[in-house]
Amino acid sequence: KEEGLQLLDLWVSPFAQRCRIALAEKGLAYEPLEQDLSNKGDLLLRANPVHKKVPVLLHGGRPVCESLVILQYLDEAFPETPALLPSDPHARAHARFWADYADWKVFECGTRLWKRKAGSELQLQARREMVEALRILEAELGDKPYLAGEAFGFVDLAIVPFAAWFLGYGRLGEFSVEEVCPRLAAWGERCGERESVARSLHPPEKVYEFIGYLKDKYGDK
Ligand SMILES: N[C@@H](CCC(=O)N[C@@H](CSO)C(=O)NCC(=O)O)C(=O)O
Repeated sequence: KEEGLQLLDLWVSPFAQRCRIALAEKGLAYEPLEQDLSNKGDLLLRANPVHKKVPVLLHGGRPVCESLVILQYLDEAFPETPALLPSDPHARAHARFWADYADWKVFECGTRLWKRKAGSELQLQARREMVEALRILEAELGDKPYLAGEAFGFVDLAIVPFAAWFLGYGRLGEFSVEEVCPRLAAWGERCGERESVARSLHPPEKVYEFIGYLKDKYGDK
């Protein structure tokens, strides 16, 4: 039963977008509660006192924190809905590995890419790491239509929110996404045709504008 599902949300957060895509894939109704991260409200601070980050899922008022934990919780709490994780243990391990990879190698590196001073050694290092990370994802995708294989799966859902950041990463890193990871770029478009993804993500130019805002506000001077 979907007693009170609420998502503490931020429109541009790739982590919150994972949850929106998952809730849409499962046909679960929920109340999105957009948060102001520059002035965090009591609801967020009480729901996620350890990290004070979005997303947080509230299910009957009980908080679930960390986007990948939320995805797996949704599979377990709503077994009657389409599963996100595959059933085979090895396929599950593969999905969890690559979702974790995206967090630690794509998003973390992407943060340094905009935060470090353009042209500084730290930023040049972030550029190199980003190209390498995208090359590794490109190789992992190979000639499969989806990272999960023949059909869209957990690992596609977990990583596709970052595809909206590739344009910005390419501009900040002065590399061409089309050259570094053409198949991954095509994969992002392919996933973006899915209703659950299309309604959860925002255009890359809008994300790039937001990156500019982050850089102005939090970037090294
Ligand atoms: N590992 C977590 C990351 C969430 C996160 O970074 N959320 C950001 C917004 S998106 O970049 C956030 O809430 N930042 C607020 C802050 O750091 O103060 C997850 O997967 O849910």
